[in-house]
Amino acid sequence: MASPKLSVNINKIATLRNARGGDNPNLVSVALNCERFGAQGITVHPRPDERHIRYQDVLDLKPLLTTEFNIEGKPNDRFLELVQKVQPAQCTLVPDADNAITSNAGWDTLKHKEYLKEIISFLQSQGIRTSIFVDPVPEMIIHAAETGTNRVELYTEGYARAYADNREAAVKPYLEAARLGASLGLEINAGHDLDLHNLRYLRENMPELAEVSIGHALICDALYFGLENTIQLYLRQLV
Ligand SMILES: CC(=O)[C@@H](O)[C@H](O)COP(=O)(O)O
Ligand SMILES: NCC(=O)COP(=O)(O)O
Repeated sequence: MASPKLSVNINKIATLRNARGGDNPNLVSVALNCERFGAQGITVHPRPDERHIRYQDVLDLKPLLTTEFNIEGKPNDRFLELVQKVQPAQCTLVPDADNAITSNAGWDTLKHKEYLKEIISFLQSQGIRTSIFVDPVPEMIIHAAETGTNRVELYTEGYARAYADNREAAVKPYLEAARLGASLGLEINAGHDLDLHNLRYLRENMPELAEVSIGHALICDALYFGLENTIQLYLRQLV
């Protein structure tokens, strides 16, 4: 069984850069170093207000990355134009609420099924693999499969939050969702608040897991361990 891939989300590097309005740290250099240190993908989540990743960053990164580029975001017209131009390996559709501090829910794949179907078919016609961000709820997985998406990304904040109290109970709905998704032909990604404490248990119990995207905790850990060591530490959780 192949190990799940690690896609490093570099939003927080852009947040740090933007804090001073200059170019330190340089986002492209950090992304290339993440690849050099073993990351198998780079994730960015340009938000409409460009508070961290800017649209120009996405354009700058594309010709230089050698691993899988994953662009996440709310599929408004501007976002879809960018994705079409950049042609990433994967586009993850996220139902970002306005003014939310970060992504805080998966799609209602029943309510938005026709909308998602249309976008997914457009992206796939461009040769872009699609993933949609979902809560680990069986009904949402079933309707996600009906959109024609290649993958779902399980929104793992709930798992991460409940892990310390009772990890078996915390992971259960995610394992059921992954099993159900795989039985319906979906590939399974996971992300949000994954870290060095909770990642290995998820990986060990979810054989369907194809990829994790990790940003916030990984960049925080890099302050203490350095970026290269940190990426190696995360990769070791995924073996
Ligand atoms: C889609 C998702 O899970 C998010 O975790 C995300 O990409 C992080 O976004 P921020 O860095 O803006 O919090
Ligand atoms: N898709 C999740 C992601 O890219 C990173 O989430 P987080 O690790 O920053 O919570």
